[in-house]
Amino acid sequence: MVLAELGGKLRDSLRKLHTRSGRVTTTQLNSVLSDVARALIESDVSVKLVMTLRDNVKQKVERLIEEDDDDNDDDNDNDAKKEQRASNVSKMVQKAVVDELTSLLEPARKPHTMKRGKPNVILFVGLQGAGKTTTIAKYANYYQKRGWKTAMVCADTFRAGAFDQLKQNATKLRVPFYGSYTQADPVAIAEEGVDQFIKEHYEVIIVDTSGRHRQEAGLLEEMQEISAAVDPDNVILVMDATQGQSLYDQALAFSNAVDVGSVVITKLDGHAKGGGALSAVAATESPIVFLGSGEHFDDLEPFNAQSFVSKLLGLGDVRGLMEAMNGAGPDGKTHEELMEKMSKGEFTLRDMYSQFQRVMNMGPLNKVMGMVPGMPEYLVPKGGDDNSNTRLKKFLYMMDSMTDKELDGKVDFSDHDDAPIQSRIRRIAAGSGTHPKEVQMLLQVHKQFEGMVNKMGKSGMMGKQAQAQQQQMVAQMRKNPNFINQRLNQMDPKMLAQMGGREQVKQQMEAMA
Ligand SMILES: Nc1nc2c(ncn2[C@@H]2O[C@H](COP(=O)(O)OP(=O)(O)OP(=O)(O)O)[C@@H](O)[C@H]2O)c(=O)[nH]1
Repeated sequence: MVLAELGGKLRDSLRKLHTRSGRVTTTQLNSVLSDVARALIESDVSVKLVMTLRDNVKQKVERLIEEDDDDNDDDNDNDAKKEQRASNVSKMVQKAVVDELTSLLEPARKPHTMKRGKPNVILFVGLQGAGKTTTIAKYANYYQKRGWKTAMVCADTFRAGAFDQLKQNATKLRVPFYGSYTQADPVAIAEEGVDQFIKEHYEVIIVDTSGRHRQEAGLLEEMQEISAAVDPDNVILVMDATQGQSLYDQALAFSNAVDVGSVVITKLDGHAKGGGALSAVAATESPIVFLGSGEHFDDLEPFNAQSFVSKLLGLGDVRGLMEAMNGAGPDGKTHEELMEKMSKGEFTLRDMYSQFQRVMNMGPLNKVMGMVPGMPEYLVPKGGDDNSNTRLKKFLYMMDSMTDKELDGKVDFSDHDDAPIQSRIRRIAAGSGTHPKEVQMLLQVHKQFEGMVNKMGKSGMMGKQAQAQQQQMVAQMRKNPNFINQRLNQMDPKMLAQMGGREQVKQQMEAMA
């Protein structure tokens, strides 16, 4: 997603607010808001929406500035105070923009909640090529993995090959499907398929419909007929993010024809600027539920408005990163529990397994890196980093083939030449379909990690003490607005440069506070 550019432009215009007096005139504020509006339009947010957003932000900021001025009506402010006030104003504007964008993405209508043990009929609509069929496979995969009895119906009789595509995906996912090569009436197919799966007690019944190149009347009528026939619990509109400004009209046409309950935005992994997603929500007044970020079945991310806006503005997604890191690992251990163990210098193969799983659950490395604030776009690997993921997966397969004793550090693998150890390595390789040399590599990687954890544990860089220090720092940052600048002044400039420069480190610290 080409989003960071918008963040850069926004930050540049906010700098204009750093006036010498620390006070902001209406002209200055208007000029900044025009910049912000231009940047949003260039990022494909619809013009109408940007205008409303600009007015809302303006009203909010003017009110806040007034309150701030009432509190600080002393004209003889010293420079530090002026600097502080200017910085407050730019934070106010930034916060108002973030809040406005986030609330736009959180419409009053809540997403449909799936009901266990009942049929949930989900109708997918969208233009041809938006990514409907692919998204349906990802959606089925998502629910099936979470234990829902899932099935698919192909009511796309318009595009030759649509049924074959759905069938292929369904077979790969081992999801039952319904469709026909001979029946030309999509309404009849949809009705028959849904009826059959309801009788068979399926819980998530997904219906694929035809797309057209444009929102023609014929297509929209067909949607209405299918919708009337299957009476869906939710209609999901799939939209291609690369369509930019036209998404607003597209979304409006669909939501006028059928009761669109949720939106999925696809192809955000490519060159889409992302702003069109906001337009789609505004037009349908329905929430985005997932984002499509690639062509694989796993490339479907549950949507979170705050994280999306942070990324849209190039502020990074610290929240998403923290949530992903702090969630329980596959062994049920939380990040904190593991850190506590590591602070004692302990790190078994099972712990490494848990860490690798956690990284895998966070998605491919390029997505994880994309969450880091200020991470330059060129450093984020493009087009999926299949190599590193495949490597990690292989390591997991090897550890899956280990015994509890091996995983829990009760077997000493250090002597590779020892015959019983060699036999264990051969057994693990055979069990995981890998080569013994690869198992040795895994053991070597574990040794390195273990050594590192050991050193860090002894140095007190982990565990409760270090955590307490970090919490103290965050508390200071919140209490004293100058704390970050003071800290940065104390840091070695060379080290700052290595960490990406003062501005970048500052942003990261601000995001923590
Ligand atoms: N990069 C990327 N490609 C995607 C994504 N979702 C779908 N695609 C690709 O977009 C193309 C069109 O996807 P389909 O699923 O066939 O489109 P459709 O909306 O079902 O099209 P019709 O059935 O003709 O209406 C395919 O090449 C997909 O692989 C995504 O999130 N990222």
